[in-house]
Amino acid sequence: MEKIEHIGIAVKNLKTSNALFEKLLGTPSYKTEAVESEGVRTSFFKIGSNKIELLEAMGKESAIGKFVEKRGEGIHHIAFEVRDIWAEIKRLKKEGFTVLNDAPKKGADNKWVVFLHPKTVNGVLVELCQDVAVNPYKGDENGI
Ligand SMILES: CC[C@H](C(=O)O)C(=O)SCCNC(=O)CCNC(=O)[C@H](O)C(C)(C)COP(=O)(O)OP(=O)(O)OC[C@H]1O[C@@H](n2cnc3c(N)ncnc32)[C@H](O)[C@@H]1OP(=O)(O)O
Ligand SMILES: [Co+2]
Repeated sequence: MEKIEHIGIAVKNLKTSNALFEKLLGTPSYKTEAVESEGVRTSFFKIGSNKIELLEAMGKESAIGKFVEKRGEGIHHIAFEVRDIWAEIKRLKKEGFTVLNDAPKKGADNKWVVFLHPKTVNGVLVELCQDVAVNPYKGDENGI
C-alpha cells in the first residue's frame, strides 16, 4: 500500500454536497465523473495530497443507493493507492481478506479498482486503486 488515495463519502445530492464541501474545504471540486458500472456519480476535492470523493447513487439498487437507504449519508469507504493491483489482490487473498471482484474494474479518476469486503476489515469497506498510467495492465493477470 502506498498511501490513502481518497476517502469516499456517500451523499444524497451531489450538487448540495458539492456546495457544502466547497465551503468546508475552501476549494471547489476539481472533477465530477459518473461511473455507470457502479451506478454512481462522483465529485472529487483535493486538499494538499489528500482527496475526498463524494458519491451520489444513480439508482436505488447501486451500492451507494443501498448504503444511503440503510445508513444515510456518511463515510462510505477508504481507498488506498497501490502500485501493482494484481499483486495486492493475490497478497490480500492469502492474508484472508475477501476481495469482492475477481479482476480490477475501471473506477473514477483514471484508476483500476478492487474492493475488500468490510466484514474482513473490521467493518471498513476498503478500495484499492492503481493509477492507469502507473501500471496500465491490459485487463488480465499478465499486466503490462
Ligand atoms: C468505483 C468508482 C468509485 C471510485 O472510487 O473509483 C467508487 O468508490 S464506487 C463506490 C461504490 N461501490 C462499491 O462500494 C462497490 C463495493 N461494495 C459492494 O460490493 C457492496 O456495497 C458490499 C458488498 C460492501 C455490501 O453490499 P451488500 O449488498 O452486501 O449490502 P448490505 O447492506 O447487505 O451489506 C452487507 C454488510 O456489509 C455492511 N456494509 C455495507 N456497506 C458498507 C460500508 N460501506 N462500510 C461498512 N460496512 C458496510 C452492511 O452494514 C452489512 O453488515 P451487517 O452487519 O450485516 O448489517
Ligand atoms: Co472510491
